[in-house]
Amino acid sequence: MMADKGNVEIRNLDVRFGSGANVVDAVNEVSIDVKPGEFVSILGPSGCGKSTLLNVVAGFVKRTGGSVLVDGVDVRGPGAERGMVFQQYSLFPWMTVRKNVEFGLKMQGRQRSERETAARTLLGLAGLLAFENHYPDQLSGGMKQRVGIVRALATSPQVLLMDEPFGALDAQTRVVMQQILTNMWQRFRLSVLFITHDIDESIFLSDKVYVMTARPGRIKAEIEVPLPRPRVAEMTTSNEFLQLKRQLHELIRGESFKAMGGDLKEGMGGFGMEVGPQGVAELI
Ligand SMILES: Nc1ncnc2c1ncn2[C@@H]1O[C@H](COP(=O)(O)OP(=O)(O)OP(=O)(O)O)[C@@H](O)[C@H]1O
Repeated sequence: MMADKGNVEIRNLDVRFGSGANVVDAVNEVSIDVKPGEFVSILGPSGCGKSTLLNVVAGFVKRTGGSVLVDGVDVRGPGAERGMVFQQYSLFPWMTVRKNVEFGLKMQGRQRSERETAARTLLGLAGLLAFENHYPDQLSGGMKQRVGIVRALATSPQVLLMDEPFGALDAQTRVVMQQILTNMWQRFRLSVLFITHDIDESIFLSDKVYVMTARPGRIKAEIEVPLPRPRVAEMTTSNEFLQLKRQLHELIRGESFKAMGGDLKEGMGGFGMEVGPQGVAELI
């Protein structure tokens, strides 16, 4: 079943903070498309404006120029058709797991029994039903973020906005979370706009990856990921995957240097010098 809602059109987006000598151009002339049911990642070096961009789509930050349309409607503030998952889990510590998931539904005025059923169904899908009466600080990071995703899905948004949701997790948990997310996305078929600085993660999850430059963030490239669905871990060692990885490394390498305050010197990015998304930090 293909989704017919959740179309995101970002056109010539500019975001500028401050004024006079303190002006910061965070996002510059960015155009991005997320088609209904598509999984799209934005990959970019630290500080390039990824979070700012997502926050504009969420309606938390005002744009300076350009337009953001969700299903043809101009974004002017937050809305129920856009769910957000943050890097910091941002669960209410005084509420149980189930109450956290039910929160958005309660705000929408849904009946208790309806809320409970919806929350329990989603928690079941995420393998968390046994923890419905636990409090967030009794959970691991990966479990907390699963609750964060379930909570965002509970109100049936058309678009899920995810800001480096696995950034705070260890490498193994991260891989498991990517698998859970891709499985859940396959089931719900909603549009996702996903921010990351992890190349493997962007390939594994996405239909399309936009690569951003160092600040001010512009779109440097748009790469389709033609890997079949469902995505499984074995694909990460396929030739197709490794080729995409090489291509994205090439694109992001120079930008990571710039983001660290320097430029890529002649020869430094040449053969034998692998600089990943962490940029020069990996060389020190
Ligand atoms: N409210 C604000 N006022 C002034 N400057 C801001 C504000 N928010 C962000 N910036 C600046 O805009 C630029 C982009 O920040 P942003 O957080 O969007 O980058 P990012 O790519 O998400 O970075 P990271 O991956 O490190 O989180 C940075 O230089 C940041 O300092």
